[in-house]
Amino acid sequence: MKNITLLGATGSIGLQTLDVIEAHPDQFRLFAISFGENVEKAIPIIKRFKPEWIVVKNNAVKNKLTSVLNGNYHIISGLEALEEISVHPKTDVLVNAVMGSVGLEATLAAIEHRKQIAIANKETLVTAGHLVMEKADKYNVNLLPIDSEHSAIFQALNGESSNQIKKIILTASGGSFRDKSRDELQNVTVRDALNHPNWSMGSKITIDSATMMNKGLEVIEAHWLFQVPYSKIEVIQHQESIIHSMVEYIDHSVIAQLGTPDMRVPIQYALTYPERINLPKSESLDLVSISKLHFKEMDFNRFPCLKFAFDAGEIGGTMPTVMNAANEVAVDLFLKGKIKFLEIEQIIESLMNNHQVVANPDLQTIQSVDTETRIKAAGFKREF
Ligand SMILES: NC(=O)C1=CN([C@@H]2O[C@H](COP(=O)(O)OP(=O)(O)OC[C@H]3O[C@@H](n4cnc5c(N)ncnc54)[C@H](OP(=O)(O)O)[C@@H]3O)[C@@H](O)[C@H]2O)C=CC1
Ligand SMILES: CC(=O)[C@@H](O)[C@H](O)COP(=O)(O)O
Ligand SMILES: [Mn+2]
Repeated sequence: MKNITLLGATGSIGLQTLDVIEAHPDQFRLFAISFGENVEKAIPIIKRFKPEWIVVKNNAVKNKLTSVLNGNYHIISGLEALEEISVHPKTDVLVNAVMGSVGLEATLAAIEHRKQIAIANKETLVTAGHLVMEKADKYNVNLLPIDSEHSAIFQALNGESSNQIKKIILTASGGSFRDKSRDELQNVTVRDALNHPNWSMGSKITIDSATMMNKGLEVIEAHWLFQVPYSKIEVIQHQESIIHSMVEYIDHSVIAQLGTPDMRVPIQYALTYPERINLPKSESLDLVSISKLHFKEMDFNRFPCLKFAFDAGEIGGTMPTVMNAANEVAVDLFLKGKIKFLEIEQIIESLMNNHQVVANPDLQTIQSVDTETRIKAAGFKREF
């Protein structure tokens, strides 16, 4: 029986992780959860799974939760509390499914405590991939990817050494606006942007898919997880999201992982690896009824955020931190209706262009660059 600590339980990955846990009561027990502010969504989860520990974003949420919850729960709040449950002696597996780089410190702490880590939270690897991987190496911890593309690559690699890889091929659906020209993007709405063609996900990642920043973040995530140079990472558009990604080897053999777009598959694999077990209520892939799969070259002029990410990754140092923090704030401003869709990329580009890179930054430098960038991005209207 594995005790699971689930960060981001009220989110899209969080809820699907709970489905997997519930499907296998003989294998998994929910030991602890965290969530941000959504008490209404958290209550039924807590009543159903009865986790011993609950971490929330701040004291106000803690007070609200305590006032409506009966039972013997440890309720704590804040970033340090996230670390506390992540390294708790009873935590066997940490599932990091929070949104944003807020997951970084908890991940680092869990690595130091040699926890098994299933990671969905790509922003952590983008903002400080070198620190996470250095620590994972030092403590001999395997980070098991949940992100569908990275789970696909992980499966396609099957332990092969990186000098046999010719390239990693990440597939991109194209997001909600894949058939629109840049001109047609001028006045798109939040509602339209949130309408992803293939996946039902949290709002931040859905906007990232529409700007193609999601694929940019995934390029950096792949670089760190699989220790592959950016020159060996390619992105192609594949509108059906059936091939989740591929690896081409030096002998030109290409190994791909396919399946219906269902995140419970990579979530469960990260929890049961190296075993595979039955996944109730998921569907077999029916290639005959799909009949055709489509592929297209990516266009950096149409999707500049993808280019920003390759540039940020190659430049390294604090540049990916700036790109990620600027993006997190810009997407939030867009979701709140304060900026237009195309202003997301303007904010990111402007902050990257004006950043003085610090090479090989330590955690403190990353945290201060992250904070400064967020402040600048939030003042977009005034500053630019
Ligand atoms: N959704 C998907 O299919 C996929 C997601 N991912 C990645 O997984 C991560 C989670 O994505 P997704 O589940 O879609 O996101 P959601 O927005 O659906 O959920 C995010 C979760 O994080 C919590 N949270 C947000 N901000 C904070 C904070 N400041 N402090 C503590 N908790 C916080 C939320 O709590 P609350 O809402 O209660 O405030 C919620 O539980 C992201 O990094 C995403 O890129 C990767 C592949 C696929
Ligand atoms: C499910 C998942 O892993 C998402 O990251 C998904 O890949 C988003 O799709 P696109 O970014 O390709 O639109
Ligand atoms: Mn993905």
